Amino acid sequence: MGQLHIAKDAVQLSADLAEWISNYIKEVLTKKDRFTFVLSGGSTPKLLYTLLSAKPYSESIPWEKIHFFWGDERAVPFEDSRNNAKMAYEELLDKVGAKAENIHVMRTDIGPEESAAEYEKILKQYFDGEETTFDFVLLGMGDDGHTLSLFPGTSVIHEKDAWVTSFFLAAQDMYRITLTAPVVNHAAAVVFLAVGTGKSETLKHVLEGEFEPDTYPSQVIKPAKGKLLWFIDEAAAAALKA
Ligand SMILES: O=C1O[C@H](COP(=O)(O)O)[C@@H](O)[C@H](O)[C@H]1O
Repeated sequence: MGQLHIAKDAVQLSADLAEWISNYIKEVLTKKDRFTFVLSGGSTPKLLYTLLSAKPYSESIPWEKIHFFWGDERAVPFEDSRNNAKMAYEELLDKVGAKAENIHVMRTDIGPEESAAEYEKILKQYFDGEETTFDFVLLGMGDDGHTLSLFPGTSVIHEKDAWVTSFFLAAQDMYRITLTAPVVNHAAAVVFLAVGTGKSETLKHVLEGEFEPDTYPSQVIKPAKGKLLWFIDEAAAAALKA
């Protein structure tokens, strides 16, 4: 289930996570020269990105050593407001002057299958046989229990080999490109950030219910050796056992 961190609201929670990330980056960078950070999309992380891009973190985090990746992407043009990378550029990357060569977007200017294959190749070269993949993966959880682009009822939930894949999400009439459980579950740290009453019942099932990944895909995220933390606000935590 992982470790729970509950804050009174989204503002306090985002502040707590920004501080946690800052400390964690510093700790990891005492042992190596680069830090790999997987960004999530959706609406929830915007405030976190805004906080990280402002003082004190804009100055205290060594942004030139951070290498950015994405957990998933909506296969729409970069200029489209639904594009996950666009949001991260606007809220974080442009503001902290992240180095272009350290930013690895899931491309949407080519076909989704080609993009997924290209991303997998980049990751395999990047981690070159290392047992641990990313230093840090930030995940969201949709009200329906999806994480990354692992949506309820989709076969990608059960992917065992590919690190990155694409598929057509009929419910949203769009292709998705997504990391899969095999690569995320080899990260050193995975943090879910979830807020709001809309997620409370789903969160209860994900954390306290039976293992039903087809209904609650977030349950397949179980780091083999890394840490798993859930940063949630009181509204999202409302249905959990006391
Ligand atoms: O579609 C997506 O949704 C999830 C959850 O988003 P939120 O708006 O409920 O925070 C997000 O984690 C994912 O990256 C995104 O593609």
